[in-house]
Amino acid sequence: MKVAVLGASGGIGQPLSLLCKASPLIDELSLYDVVNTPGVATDLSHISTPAIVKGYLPAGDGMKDAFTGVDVFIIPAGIPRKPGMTRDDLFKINAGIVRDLVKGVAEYAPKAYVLVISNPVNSTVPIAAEVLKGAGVFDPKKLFGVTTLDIVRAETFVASLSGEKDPSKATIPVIGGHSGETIVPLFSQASPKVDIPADKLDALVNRVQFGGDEVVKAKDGAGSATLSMAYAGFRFAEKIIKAAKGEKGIVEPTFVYLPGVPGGEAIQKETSLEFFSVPVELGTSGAEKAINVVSSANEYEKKLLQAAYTGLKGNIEKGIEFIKNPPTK
Ligand SMILES: NC(=O)C1=CN([C@@H]2O[C@H](COP(=O)(O)OP(=O)(O)OC[C@H]3O[C@@H](n4cnc5c(N)ncnc54)[C@H](O)[C@@H]3O)[C@@H](O)[C@H]2O)C=CC1
Ligand SMILES: O=C([O-])CC(=O)C(=O)O
Repeated sequence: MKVAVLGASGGIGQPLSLLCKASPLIDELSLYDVVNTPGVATDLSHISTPAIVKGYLPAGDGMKDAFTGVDVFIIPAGIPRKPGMTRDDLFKINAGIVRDLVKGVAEYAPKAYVLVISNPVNSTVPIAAEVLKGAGVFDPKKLFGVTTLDIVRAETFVASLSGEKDPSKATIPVIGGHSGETIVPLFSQASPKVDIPADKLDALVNRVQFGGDEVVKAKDGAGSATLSMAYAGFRFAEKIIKAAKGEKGIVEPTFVYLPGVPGGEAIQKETSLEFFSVPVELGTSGAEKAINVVSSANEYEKKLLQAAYTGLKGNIEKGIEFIKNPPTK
């Protein structure tokens, strides 16, 4: 199992690479960034775990060497927010970064899984899909927008209300997209059941939807969530890898191309969206089944979903348009 982290020298990239290096599921780790990967790779390579670590920069055949033979790409490359910015404000720079990296994936490792962390996820995943389609190598079962941090936050914030000592015991579907109102936690479908007092529900939903802002504000100009994101990104990648190796029964919400995932068409009909995050059953070929939790949302959640659909529609179109009608300069 060869994993590549693209943007490996960054705030997310470094701790994510550390978690990958510590994982017994990974044999080789390829670290790619425009800066500092020789140092990060050398540092990690001294850790006494089996994974072999190599660092690459773009110069010469850097991308080719870094990408060839990779099974799973995890992509946190791109700029993070500063206070006052929305995730959509990152589009101008990150859209081109993701496009160019995924072009490399299409050329050097077209059968690999692609896990997109770079924001705005609602647009960068459609960008990745269009690039892969254009290259004739798009497998929708292998392209994922990583929304795991929203789930991790929901687990944590619910536990702080319920008093549960181990937040990760809860399974809470968080669906839709990955920014503000497009993030929709379905607390009515939590397992085990959670009882949220009516007067606390709005604030809880808002905290999950805007948890990213909480970190951006606290970091005060020094970036956005990195450590919790590295945890979440690794947790998702680990599930993809375990499923690829044959483990059964793994289900995790993730942002996928609905028409290309079994079960996705019914959700597309209901949401009128091509891309959406829903719980997905993972298997040896990737996303094997999209689970329709939309139709069983309660009235309160249905209202949240309507707002999410509106926001997502524009974000998705913007991403697709960026590849179909590229900006002239
Ligand atoms: N999906 C999610 O839930 C979350 C997504 N993010 C997003 O992740 C991205 C990265 O965040 P941070 O690690 O905090 O940023 P950072 O600035 O610390 O790191 C980004 C890294 O990407 C590298 N990079 C830039 N262009 C590149 C290219 N063309 N090829 C390879 N590497 C390149 C930079 O050199 C840098 O090392 C941001 O867009 C951020 O908004 C952050 C938190 C959560
Ligand atoms: O808020 C941000 O910009 C980073 C992010 O996506 C998150 O923390 O959920």
